[in-house]
Amino acid sequence: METLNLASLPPSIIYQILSKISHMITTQEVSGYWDHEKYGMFWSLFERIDANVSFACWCSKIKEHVFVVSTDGSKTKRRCDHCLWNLLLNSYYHLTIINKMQAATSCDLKFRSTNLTASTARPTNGMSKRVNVLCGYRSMPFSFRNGVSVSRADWQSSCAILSSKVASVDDPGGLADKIAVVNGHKNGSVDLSLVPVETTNGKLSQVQPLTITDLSPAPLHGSNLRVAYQGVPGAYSEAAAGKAYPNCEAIPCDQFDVAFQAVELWIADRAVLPVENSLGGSIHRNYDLLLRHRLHIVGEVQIPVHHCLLALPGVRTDCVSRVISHPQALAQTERSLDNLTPRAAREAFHDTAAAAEYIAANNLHDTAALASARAAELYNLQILADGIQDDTGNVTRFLMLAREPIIPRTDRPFKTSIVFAAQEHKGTSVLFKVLSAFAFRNISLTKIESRPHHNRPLRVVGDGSFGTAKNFEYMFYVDFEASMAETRAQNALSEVQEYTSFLRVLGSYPMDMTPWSMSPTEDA
Ligand SMILES: O=C(O)C(=O)C[C@]1(C(=O)O)C=C[C@@H](O)C=C1
Repeated sequence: METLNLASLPPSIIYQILSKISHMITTQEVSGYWDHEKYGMFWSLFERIDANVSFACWCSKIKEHVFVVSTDGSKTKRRCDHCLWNLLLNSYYHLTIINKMQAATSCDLKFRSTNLTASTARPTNGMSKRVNVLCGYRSMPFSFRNGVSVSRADWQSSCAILSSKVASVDDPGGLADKIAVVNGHKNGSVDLSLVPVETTNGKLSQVQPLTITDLSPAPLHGSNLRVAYQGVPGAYSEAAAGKAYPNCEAIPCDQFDVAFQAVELWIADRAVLPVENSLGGSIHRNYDLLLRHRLHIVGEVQIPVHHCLLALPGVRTDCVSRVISHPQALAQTERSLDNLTPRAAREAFHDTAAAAEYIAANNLHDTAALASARAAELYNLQILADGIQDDTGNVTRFLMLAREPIIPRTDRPFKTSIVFAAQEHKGTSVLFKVLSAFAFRNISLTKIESRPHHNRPLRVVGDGSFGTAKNFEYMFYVDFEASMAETRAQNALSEVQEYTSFLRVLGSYPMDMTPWSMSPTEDA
């Protein structure tokens, strides 16, 4: 059997090999071990194999589980995506064993329907062609104990052997010729025809190999995406969902954590949730929920927020004795309200648009709501005052959340969000050290937030001679301007890990680079 040096192949060919295997695995036609949820995970392999992408596995530096993986139908948490190498190889191993047995068992039937060999070599005797995947033959199943035992080299050689087998079946000229073509770039794309071969009306039909676009885990447009947001139609969050995923189906949720759950339970594909406002500050609830849930940050959007004071038609501003709205909106219009409705009580509501809806539904003539112009339109209210945020540049930043992370890139500005807890007894110097890990690498921080450490809110200090004192313990949330695909970011995080008892990467995602405009947009 000839083998091929994968390193000599251009990335496009390696992509093709992987895309074929991806098809095998993710369609369940072959193994049934993987479901389409694992698609994003598989995608990360592409990055590993591309020589231009750093191979250092940042997940291995994270103490929290990053992926939930299934190989045999069960779902198991893994420490890091190094496990992917194991899992993929393990799936491959299963396939090989099944194939080797060549028995017409039910599982084998599935396997044979996507014949691993080339299309021209379809078996005629009801038996699969034998595929010798050398590194896949093991007498014992692979050990997953710490998820790092199978190296990139192992994986590459399994790809190599697979492709060499196909090439030698497919091409009577032998593998060497094929490689010469590939390396000489005589043909930009070589179809290695690994899988699958399917029959349509008795004819063989070659399913198109997946392209990189097919494999992109985060569509750039939002059509057909169901996007959960907190609030009712007319809320700023709905506008943010529309900006993040144009043409999406926005799904209203009455609480922030309902939006998280909607994504986790597959009711929605994404969630778009506010985390900070330029006037009102952080939306703490969502910071806490980010930690409690397992979603990944896949993007951010910032929208200008233009508040209006809304009331039933005919109501005058001086008749308003109560202003209701989301606490953030009340905070963002504090000074304007002092002028406009100085004697009116201010009451918190779930969201701005819900406050407008409430006034309309209950025919309240003494109450006004702070909400968007779109809410006025939707709930037939009049605008008493427009643009009453205390600063014209009032902007809210929203995070886009998904079940799967996106693969960090370096071809555009990225931000990364992390959360960590300091190692016990290390005190505040930890924060200094963590920040310097970024500063020394010229990585700018865009946000720091601290929240109470819920499992360990207090730390007793002192030796008892003067009694005891209690210090508060915090979770620190940091956003920095770098992609996890950059070595400097990976190095910064490995350093950070030395000082922390807990570290999780919440996401590495493209920065919102929308040109700055303070004028009202359709969004808000
Ligand atoms: O109430 C809304 O309309 C929301 O979308 C929520 C929210 C927030 O939570 O900050 C969003 C943007 C504005 O900052 C005000 C309120």
